Amino acid sequence: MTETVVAVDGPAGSGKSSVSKAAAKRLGFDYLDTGAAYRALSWYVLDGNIDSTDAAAVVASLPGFRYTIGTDPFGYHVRVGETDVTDSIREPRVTAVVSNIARVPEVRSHVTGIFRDIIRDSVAPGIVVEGRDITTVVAPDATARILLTASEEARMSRRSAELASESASEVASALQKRDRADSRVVDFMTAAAGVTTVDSTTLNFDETVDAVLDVIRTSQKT
Ligand SMILES: Nc1ncnc2c1ncn2[C@@H]1O[C@H](COP(=O)(O)OP(=O)(O)OP(=O)(O)O)[C@@H](O)[C@H]1O
Ligand SMILES: Nc1ccn([C@@H]2O[C@H](COP(=O)(O)O)[C@@H](O)[C@H]2O)c(=O)n1
Repeated sequence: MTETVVAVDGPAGSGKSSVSKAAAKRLGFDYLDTGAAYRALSWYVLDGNIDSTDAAAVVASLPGFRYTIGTDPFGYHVRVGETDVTDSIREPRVTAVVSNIARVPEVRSHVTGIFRDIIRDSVAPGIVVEGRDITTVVAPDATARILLTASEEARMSRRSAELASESASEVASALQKRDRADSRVVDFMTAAAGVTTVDSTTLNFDETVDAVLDVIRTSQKT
């Protein structure tokens, strides 16, 4: 069992994955992207021509879902069975249905079990785990618990800089729609008791990583 668990939650585009991965690299920790599991299951459901809004059909697909993810922040990869889905799970067609998958309670408890196994089996000195319900459900006893936020405007403009092929308005509306749907299931907009908020609206990327590292180091001392 790893010594230090760092839990990071936040809305879409707040920088959870990029900042958590950078922090893990700086600390020599593992890194676990939990959204990748919901995305990989979405990819699997689409691949099997299953209706993502049919919760019973999605639950019935779970036994065949063979999921693996790399936790080395320098060697990130995601697989379903033998298929490498690292890039395909980021496609807009997957992003468009992932909230349908994530709202199914049986799906959430299935993937939460996978996340807890990965955290337990990590042999690195620590692991940074990011998602929407890490501070509250997956690892509420984590050493450091962080809510990473940024204004909606900042998140939209960062995401749209990333997705140059899509229009800014398409990016903005997809992000808002996903946050609205996801926040009906989990509250990742307000910090739970004991969770430290890092607001990156006016911070650049390196300053945000430093702010997260400060919270981790302070938590390790207490
Ligand atoms: N403080 C910052 N300043 C500028 N850009 C940033 C900052 N933090 C993150 N970014 C950039 O914002 C974009 C979105 O970040 P990232 O993909 O890590 O967000 P996320 O919270 O994981 O999103 P999602 O939940 O949608 O996967 C990336 O291009 C990242 O490099
Ligand atoms: N702990 C989590 C993590 C993710 N989700 C759902 O997965 C979607 C994709 O997450 P990304 O971080 O990769 O964007 C997200 O929109 C949620 O629907 C979740 O429910 N809980």
